[in-house]
Amino acid sequence: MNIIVEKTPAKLKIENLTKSYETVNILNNISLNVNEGEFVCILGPSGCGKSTFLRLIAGFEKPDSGHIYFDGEKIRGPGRERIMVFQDFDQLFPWKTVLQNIIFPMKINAKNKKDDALRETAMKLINSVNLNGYEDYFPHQLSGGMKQRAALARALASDSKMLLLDEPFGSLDAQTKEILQQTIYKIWQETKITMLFVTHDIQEAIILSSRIIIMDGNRRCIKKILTNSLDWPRTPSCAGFGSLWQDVYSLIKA
Ligand SMILES: Nc1ncnc2c1ncn2[C@@H]1O[C@H](COP(=O)(O)OP(=O)(O)OP(=O)(O)O)[C@@H](O)[C@H]1O
Repeated sequence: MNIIVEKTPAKLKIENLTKSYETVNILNNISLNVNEGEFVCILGPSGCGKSTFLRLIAGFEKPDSGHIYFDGEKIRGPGRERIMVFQDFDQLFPWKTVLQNIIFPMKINAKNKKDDALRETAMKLINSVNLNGYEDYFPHQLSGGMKQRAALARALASDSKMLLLDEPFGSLDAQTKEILQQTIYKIWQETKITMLFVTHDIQEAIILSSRIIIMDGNRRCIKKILTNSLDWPRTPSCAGFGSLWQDVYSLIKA
């Protein structure tokens, strides 16, 4: 059993979480606390259950046993305080422009707000993901990186308290990925929103995270949690980067 005890009340509290599909055990007795404002990256071999873990926290699926609490409340289904962002470039509404995609969740959340106020907030979000000038474009007119920027802005428009990011930059080329990493880092710095970020990329995890969770593909549980206290902003040439990379790599491969 993996129990991580934190000193402050946890934003997200996971107790003895177990999940199987039919007879196959996917996640086994996982316990974890995530504090408000943390940037937690999850790494592990393919098929070890990282996406399943996020889907359970998002409330898209139910655990077989164990509990998940968010702000002290038991998670019983999806909620706007926990929004998921996917790798898939086609997560935006194709019939809506960037601006309309971003305003959509805001309209659901703030029914009484005037259109001008919604537009102003949406334009600020568009600015924060560097999509200025593309607000009237439809998703098919955007590059993959731009679509992911719009998806991030839409997630933030939901007024979410935690973003659940499932390899959001996994399909991007190296250069675009680096720019998007800077964007999400900036967003995190400005909003201090709690981030749970699944990735296969050790470098990405080290650049972004305050903690790194390594999943165990055989035992289906958390193998190790590493605190990442490298100075910000991080680049691969930073002091300590190489040795942390090696630690993470060895844990994934072991
Ligand atoms: N709806 C489902 N029904 C049955 N099995 C499923 C379902 N969803 C996932 N699985 C299985 O659960 C296991 C874990 O899948 P999951 O997508 O959570 O892993 P992952 O660590 O995110 O993988 P990857 O890194 O390749 O994206 C896999 O063996 C997968 O086949």
